[in-house]
Amino acid sequence: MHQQHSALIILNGKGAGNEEVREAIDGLRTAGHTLHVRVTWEHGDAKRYVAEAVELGVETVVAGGGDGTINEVSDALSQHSESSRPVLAVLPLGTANDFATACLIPENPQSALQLALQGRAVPIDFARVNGKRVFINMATGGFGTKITTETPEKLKSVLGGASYFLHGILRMDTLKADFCQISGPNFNWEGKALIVAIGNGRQAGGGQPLCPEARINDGKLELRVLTSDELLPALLESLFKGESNKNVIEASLPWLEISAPHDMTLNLDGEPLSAKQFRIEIEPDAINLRLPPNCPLIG
Ligand SMILES: Nc1ncnc2c1ncn2[C@@H]1O[C@H](COP(=O)(O)OP(=O)(O)OP(=O)(O)O)[C@@H](O)[C@H]1O
Repeated sequence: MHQQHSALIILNGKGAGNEEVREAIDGLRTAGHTLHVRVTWEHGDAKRYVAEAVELGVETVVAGGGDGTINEVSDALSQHSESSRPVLAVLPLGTANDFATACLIPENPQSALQLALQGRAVPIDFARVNGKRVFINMATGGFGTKITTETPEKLKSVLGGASYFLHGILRMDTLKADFCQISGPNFNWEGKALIVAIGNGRQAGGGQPLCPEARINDGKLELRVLTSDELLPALLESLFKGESNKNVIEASLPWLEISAPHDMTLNLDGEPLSAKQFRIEIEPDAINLRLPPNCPLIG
C-alpha cells in the first residue's frame, strides 16, 4: 500500500519563488502526503520553524536552500533532544550546494522532495564547536579579516585566480599564515597555518574536495592544514585536489582542539566564528538524514 508521509519544509526566502518547487509540492500533496511549508526572511527564522516541526511531530524537516540553510536547520535540530529530532532532508536551492552535491542528493526539486519523504534515513554525525554550534559539512579557517565587501578586491589583487577559492571557502579578504597549536587523541601539531579545513563532509567553496576521505557517519573529523607563508599555486592545487603534499598536514580524529595567540576565524558552513580557542567534537549518529543509496559520504 502507498504510504503517506509528513514533513515541514523550511524554504530559504531566496528560493521561495521557484515554480518547480511549487509544482513538486502540489504533486506530493495530491498524492496524499502532508507538507507544511515555511519561508525564511532572515537568520533565526529556521530555528522557530524547527521548533514548530518538533511540536507538530512531523517525520521529516526539509532544509530548502544552500549550505547555510542546512547549517541553520541542523544547528536548530541539535538543540532538541535526540529522541525528538525529526529526520533531516535536503532540497538543494543554494548557489554552491556543496553538501548536497557531495551526497549526490538530486538537484531536481521533484526528485529531491521524493527522496526527502521516502528516502532511507541514515544516522550521521554532528560536529559540535565549543560545546555550542554544530556543523554537518565543513569548518574552514585561517587568520585574516572577514570580508567587508561583496567583491574581495584586495584578495583578488594579491592572489589573482586563487582568490575565488579562498573567498568562497574562507569568506575572508585578507589571509596570512599564523601560529597555532592543534591537538587531538595521539595527535599534536604546532606551526604556522595558512588554511585549516575540518571535514565531516568533503567539499566546500563550490566543489573543492578539501577533505576527500571524510565520511559523515564514521565518528571522525578529517583535518587538513595547509602550512606555508607562501601561497604557491601548486600548494593550493594539492589542497583543492585532495593530494598529499609535505606542506599539508593530515589527520583523522574524533575531536580536536585548536588554540592560537591571535583570533582565528572559522567558517562553519557559511557561519563565521572568531576565537582564540576551538574544541570541535564529533557527536556520532546524532541525526538521521535521508540519503540516496549511492551516497559516497557513507562509510
Ligand atoms: N529571504 C531571505 N533572503 C535572503 N537571505 C536569507 C533569506 N532567508 C534567510 N536568509 C539567509 O540566507 C543564508 C543562507 O543562505 P544559503 O547558504 O542557504 O544560500 P547560498 O549562499 O545561496 O548557498 P550555498 O552556500 O550553497 O552557496 C542564511 O544566512 C540566512 O540567514
